[in-house]
Amino acid sequence: MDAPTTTSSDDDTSGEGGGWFTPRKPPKRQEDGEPQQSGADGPGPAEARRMASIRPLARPGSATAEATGPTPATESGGAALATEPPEGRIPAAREASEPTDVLTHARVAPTETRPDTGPAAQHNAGPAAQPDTRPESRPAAQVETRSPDAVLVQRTMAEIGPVSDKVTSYFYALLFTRHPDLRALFPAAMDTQRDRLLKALLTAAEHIDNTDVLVSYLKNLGRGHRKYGTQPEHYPAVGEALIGSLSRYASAVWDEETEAAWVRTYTTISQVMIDAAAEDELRAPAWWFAEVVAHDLRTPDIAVVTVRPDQPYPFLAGQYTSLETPWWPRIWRHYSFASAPRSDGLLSFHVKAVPAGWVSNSLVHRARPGDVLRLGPPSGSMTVDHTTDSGLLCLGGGTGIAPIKALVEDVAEHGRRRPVEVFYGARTDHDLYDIDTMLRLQQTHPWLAVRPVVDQRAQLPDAVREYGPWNEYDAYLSGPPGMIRSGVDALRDVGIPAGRIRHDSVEELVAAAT
Ligand SMILES: NC(=O)C1=CN([C@@H]2O[C@H](COP(=O)(O)OP(=O)(O)OC[C@H]3O[C@@H](n4cnc5c(N)ncnc54)[C@H](O)[C@@H]3O)[C@@H](O)[C@H]2O)C=CC1
Repeated sequence: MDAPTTTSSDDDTSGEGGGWFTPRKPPKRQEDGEPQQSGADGPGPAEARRMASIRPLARPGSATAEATGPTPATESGGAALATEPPEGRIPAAREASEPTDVLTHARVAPTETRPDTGPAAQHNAGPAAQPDTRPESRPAAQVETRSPDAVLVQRTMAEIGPVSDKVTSYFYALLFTRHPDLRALFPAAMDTQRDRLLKALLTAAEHIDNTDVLVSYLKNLGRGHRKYGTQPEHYPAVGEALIGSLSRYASAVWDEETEAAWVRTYTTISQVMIDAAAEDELRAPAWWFAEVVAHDLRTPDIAVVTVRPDQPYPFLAGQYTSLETPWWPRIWRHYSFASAPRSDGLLSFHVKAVPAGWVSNSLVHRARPGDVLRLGPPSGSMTVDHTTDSGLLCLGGGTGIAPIKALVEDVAEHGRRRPVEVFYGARTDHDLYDIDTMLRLQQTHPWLAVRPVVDQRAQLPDAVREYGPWNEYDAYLSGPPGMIRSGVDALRDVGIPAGRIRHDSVEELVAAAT
């Protein structure tokens, strides 16, 4: 999720100057369709009420928190994100029920980006999200389990689904006309990633009841937004634009109750993000500078880029980072670490230049030793569980082999002789740009088997079916979104339970592809 997000404030000053929360009615529009800026007199009484509602809560344990009591969400019977999720592993139900692809990150820069399936608004629950007002007529298994706020939020999402592009445009128009200072936090060209912020927020709102996955997602989002310069006082401005845009385009279902549900939901979301960012500030920089120390062009469009961070960069094998080049300020893309943590502190990435991929093209064709990049914090849960002896079944497609190589090195460093089977897929022999490294690793480690799979001969998922059995293995997939999807299907077919299949978010991968 790459886009500066929101803001909110701990004091009473941030509402001054007007325009904080969205007016109940859509703002008057100018002839060009852009919303007008709010007047200099500040918000009216209705806005003031909402501003109070959306202000983030004090941190747990603070005097203010004790004085104010439970969160608005809790008070209202809405969702409360109090549950701490297990750290470090993808939730077991991931493939089956999680808010999913969107919530599980991906490079996958297509996590970092996604030609994807459209704004999060399109992930809505559809007709199923409609509340059933006749519970007595339904079988017990179908009794509504969603919170009242979730029902209202999902109803809004269903309404805006068909006009999600307009919602997005209006959201950013409201945000930037009312808060021009926030424009500088976003890339100059908003076309490729303008909907990331809104998409992330809508996705989170839609899954407000799924606390286990959502808290982890939002904390990550909050930490990740530090590199954009996001401050707590920005959150109310975003919330205002969010409500303004939703109320305009979901007008058929929008009422006071719906608005209150969104305010509570957004308040909860922003609070988790703000707290996570504040916690992170105590122990990590918002970003790292990293100097390119080696640039190895492996094919005409694939480079292995090695960098030296300006200060220690802790991460786990299998994770990824966000990366900004000096040539495209504020455009961040995700790349997996291509090695386990090294004693010399260097990091390497495998980058493929793709059409219209501004960042990837710069990294492949322009970057040279001495150039300085910026890195965001590490992210991702496609990491090895060292508490078990299960084998690792790894599918790496194209440059998706990068984190797989890191996982192999990680297993080697932990000295456990657990079987690791790597299927390395590529379009042609020539595209197996890292096969020499993988075969060298195989020679060194008797527990490792590397099997190149070239398209003319077989597809990666089919090749996996020919081997096995895989019931004692945890599976790791990394590569293009289509490969992830068909790979997951194949793995489920051969009996690997969803909870033992790990991969980065397909959506992020799509995004990362640019
Ligand atoms: N650079 C990095 O650090 C990482 C990159 N990725 C992602 O990996 C992808 C790599 O792209 P390329 O190297 O161009 O890969 P590619 O398009 O050349 O494909 C690599 C392999 O995946 C297979 N594949 C592709 N689509 C498939 C489908 N629908 N079903 C079954 N198999 C399929 C291909 O047959 C080939 O064997 C990108 O999407 C990138 O975002 C993923 C993780 C890390």
